[in-house]
Amino acid sequence: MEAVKEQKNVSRGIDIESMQRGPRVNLDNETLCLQVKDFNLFYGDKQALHNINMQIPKNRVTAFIGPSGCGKSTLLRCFNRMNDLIDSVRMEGQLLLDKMEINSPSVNVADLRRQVGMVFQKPNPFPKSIYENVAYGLRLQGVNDRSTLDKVVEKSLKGAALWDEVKDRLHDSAMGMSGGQQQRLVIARAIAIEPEVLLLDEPASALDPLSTLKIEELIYELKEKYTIVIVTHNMQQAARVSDYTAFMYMGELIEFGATDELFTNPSKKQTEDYITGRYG
Ligand SMILES: Nc1ncnc2c1ncn2[C@@H]1O[C@H](COP(=O)(O)OP(=O)(O)OP(=O)(O)O)[C@@H](O)[C@H]1O
Repeated sequence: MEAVKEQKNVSRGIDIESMQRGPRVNLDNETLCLQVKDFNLFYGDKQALHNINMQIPKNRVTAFIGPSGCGKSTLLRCFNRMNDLIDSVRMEGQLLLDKMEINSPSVNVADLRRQVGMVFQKPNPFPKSIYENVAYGLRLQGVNDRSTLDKVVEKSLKGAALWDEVKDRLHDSAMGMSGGQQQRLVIARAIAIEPEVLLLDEPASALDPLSTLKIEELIYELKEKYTIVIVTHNMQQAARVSDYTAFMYMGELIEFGATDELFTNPSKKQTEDYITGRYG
């Protein structure tokens, strides 16, 4: 019976051999942070994510890659409910942060966003001083004690590899910083409130190569403390910074694997075509 099925698949052009070789992701030694189960997302009548199943390990960097419009940012935004801001959005399935159901009505969205911070493509510092940008989240939580704020500001700027460049001008406007410095400032602002997860949506795509390198080095260091999910168009960047990579295509998760394996020995032809530049 199995042999007959297999023959039918071969005759329909499905390359069983190629499906069987290549990376098999093994997360047995990882602690899971985010889980996506049978997940669908619709913008009005249009389905943007199709039956996604994915597990994202803690204290690792996971990259989402795939051609424009494949749903990378849509999926990323689900993890801190940024899509709640869009009226037409409807979701099915389950998203978990540790054991918490992210879309449960009982979840306080402000609390969720404290646990799951987000950094966007374009740096978005507030028109305030460097110091106040980093202190912002703590002040929102009612922390105004100067010595506490001083400590957190210093620690966060060090954590974002920015302290040495700005320690003598903490009270200058953040708007006078370079784009690369602004992006590291935004990361410092995000880590000041000690989130569990950092979502990075093409964080370096608006930056010059040197600033990009600094952000990549920073991502590598930050994973000691945070679970990082990064959307990137840049495959070299995904290969350099991530431990795991998810390749998406037309709203589907085509392949999820350890980054070095996925890039050297993809199990799906679509992944291979994409990473070798045949489309996208
Ligand atoms: N607010 C929205 N309303 C309606 N459709 C949307 C909305 N945002 C995204 N989409 C659609 O959902 C699909 C996935 O978009 P998404 O931005 O998630 O893709 P992406 O892979 O991140 O693309 P890119 O790499 O270009 O940023 C696309 O077809 C897009 O047009």
